[in-house]
Amino acid sequence: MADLHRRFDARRLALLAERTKRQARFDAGETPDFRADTAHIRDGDWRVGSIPAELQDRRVEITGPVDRKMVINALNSGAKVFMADFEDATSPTWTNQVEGQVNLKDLWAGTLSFDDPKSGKAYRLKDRRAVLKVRPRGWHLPENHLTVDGKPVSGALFDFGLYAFHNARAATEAGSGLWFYLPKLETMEEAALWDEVFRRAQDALGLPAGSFKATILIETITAAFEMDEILHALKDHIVGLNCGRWDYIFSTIKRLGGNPDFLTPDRSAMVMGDAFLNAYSLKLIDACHRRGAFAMGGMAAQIPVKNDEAANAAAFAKVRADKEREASNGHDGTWVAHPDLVPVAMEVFDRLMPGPNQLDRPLSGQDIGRERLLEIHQGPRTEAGLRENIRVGILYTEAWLGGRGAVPLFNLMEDAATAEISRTQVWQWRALSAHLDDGRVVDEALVRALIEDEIRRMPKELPHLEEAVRLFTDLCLAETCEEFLTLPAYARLEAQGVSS
Ligand SMILES: CC(=O)SCCNC(=O)CCNC(=O)[C@H](O)C(C)(C)COP(=O)(O)OP(=O)(O)OC[C@H]1O[C@@H](n2cnc3c(N)ncnc32)[C@H](O)[C@@H]1OP(=O)(O)O
Ligand SMILES: O=CC(=O)O
Ligand SMILES: [Mg+2]
Repeated sequence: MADLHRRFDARRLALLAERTKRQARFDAGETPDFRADTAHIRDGDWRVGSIPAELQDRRVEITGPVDRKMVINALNSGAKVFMADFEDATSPTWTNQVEGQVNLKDLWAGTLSFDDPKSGKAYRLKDRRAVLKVRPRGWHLPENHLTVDGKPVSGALFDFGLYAFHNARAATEAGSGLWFYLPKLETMEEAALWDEVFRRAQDALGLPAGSFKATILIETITAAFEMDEILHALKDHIVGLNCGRWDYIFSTIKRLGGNPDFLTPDRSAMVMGDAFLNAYSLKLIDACHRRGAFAMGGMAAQIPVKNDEAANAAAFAKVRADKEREASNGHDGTWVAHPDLVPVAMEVFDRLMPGPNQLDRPLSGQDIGRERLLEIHQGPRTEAGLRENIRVGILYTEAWLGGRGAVPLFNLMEDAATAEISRTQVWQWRALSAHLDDGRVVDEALVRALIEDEIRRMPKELPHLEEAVRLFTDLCLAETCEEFLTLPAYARLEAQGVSS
C-alpha cells in the first residue's frame, strides 16, 4: 500500500484538480466535445488484448455490497458474474471495507461460509458459482484509516491494493484471475493511471502484464467523449465498457447543471431509450465491438415488490423490457440488483443472444456525435418529482451514515449513484430557478418547505435523520454543486459513531 501510495497518489490528486479546473470551464459555458489531440486514437486501427475464457460469457452479472451473506448469495445466484462492490453499494465505514476484504480473502482461501445468528440460516457456497469481479472506490474518495507519510491513502488504491495483495496468488493458482470494475473515470489520463497501477502491482506480485483485467464504467459525461481513448489507455488490461447509467445522469447534471440549456426533467422521465442516455449506450456498443471489447449494459433500479403481486409483476416487466432493449441493441450482457432478477435477465439474453456474446455482430454504423450525446431528455418537472428526490435523497443519506450503501426505498434499489441524482437535481432546479409544470419557481423557500413536509412523514426513530437532513439541505442550497455527496458524508461517518 505504501508503495502504491508513494508512486501514484500525487498523480491521482493532480487528476482530481484537473476535474475542478474543467468544471470551472463548464460553469463558464463550455460543453464537452471530442478531443483534437487524440483523433489518431479514435481513427486508428487497433484492438484490445485477449479476453480470458471465463469472461467470454457475461450475459447476466449481479452486483451487491461486500457483506458476507450478500457475497455468498450473489455467488450462488445463478448469474455468470458477481461484482463485489466497494463503491456505489457500500458505505465506506472501516468495518465494511475491512470485512469486505476478509470475505473475499476467505472466498479464495476456500473458507467462506456464514451462519446467521438472527435467522439461524446456514450459508454455504454452491459448486457452480459466479465469476468474481471487484469494484474499488473511485479516485475521489480517501481512506482516512490508513495513512502513509502522514497522508490518508486513496480509497481506490486501498480496495484494489489489499484485494490484489491477498488474492492474486490464490486466484491464479485456481486457474482464474483478478478481474475488476473501475468506476467514475472522467478521462483517458485517469484510465492510464489505473493501467500503471496494474502494471506496478503485477510486477510486485510476480505476475505477467495483462494478468489483471478490468471493465470500465462509462458513467461520466466526459468519459463518453473518450471511450476509444479509455479502451486504448488500458489496452492490455481491459475487457469492456459498461453503461453506468445512474452515475451518468448524475455526472451530466453535475458537470452541465449550471447551464440552462441542460435543465433536466423529473428523474423518472430520464429513461434509457431516449435522448442522451440512448445515444451513449448505442455509441458504447459500437466503440467496444470495433475494438474487440465487451459492451455491457447497466442496472434497472426495480427490485422485487413484497406482498403485492401486481406491483411485483409490473416491476419485473420493466426489468424485462430494459434487458430486451439492451440485448437487441447489441449489449453483451447486463446487470441485475437482486437474485430474483437473475432468471428474468437470463431468459432475455438466452432468447436474444444465442452466442456467448455479440462481439461478432456487425456494427450499427450509426455515427453518434456530440449533438446526440448532449441531447437532454424532455418531460415534466413536477412537485412529485421534487418530493421524490428529497425523500429518497434524505433517506438514502440517513442509511449511508448508518453504514448501509444500498437500500430498498419505495420498491427501487437506491445507492450512492441514484442518491447523487436526487440531490444534484434539487440543486439544479433551484440554482436555475426552474419552473415546475404548475408554474411555481423552485427557490430556496420551496425546497425548505418541501423538505420540512417530507421529514414530517418519515419515521422519527431513524438514528441519523437529523444529520442526513442537514447535509442534504446544505448540498441542495449550496452556491456551487458539491463534487460528491459522499465526500462531506464521509467526514461525518465517524461522527455518527459507525466508522470503527
Ligand atoms: C448504480 C449502481 O451502481 S448499481 C450497483 C450497485 N448497487 C447494488 O449493487 C445494489 C444491489 N442490491 C442490493 O443491495 C439489494 O438488493 C437491496 C439492498 C436493494 C435490497 O436488499 P434486501 O432488502 O435484502 O432485499 P430482499 O429482502 O428482497 O432480499 C432477499 C434475499 O436476497 C438477498 N439479496 C438481495 N439483493 C442481493 C444482491 N444484490 N446480492 C446478493 N444477495 C442479495 C438478500 O441478502 C436476501 O437473502 P436471504 O434471504 O438469505 O436473507
Ligand atoms: O455504477 C453504475 C451506475 O449506474 O452508476
Ligand atoms: Mg456508478
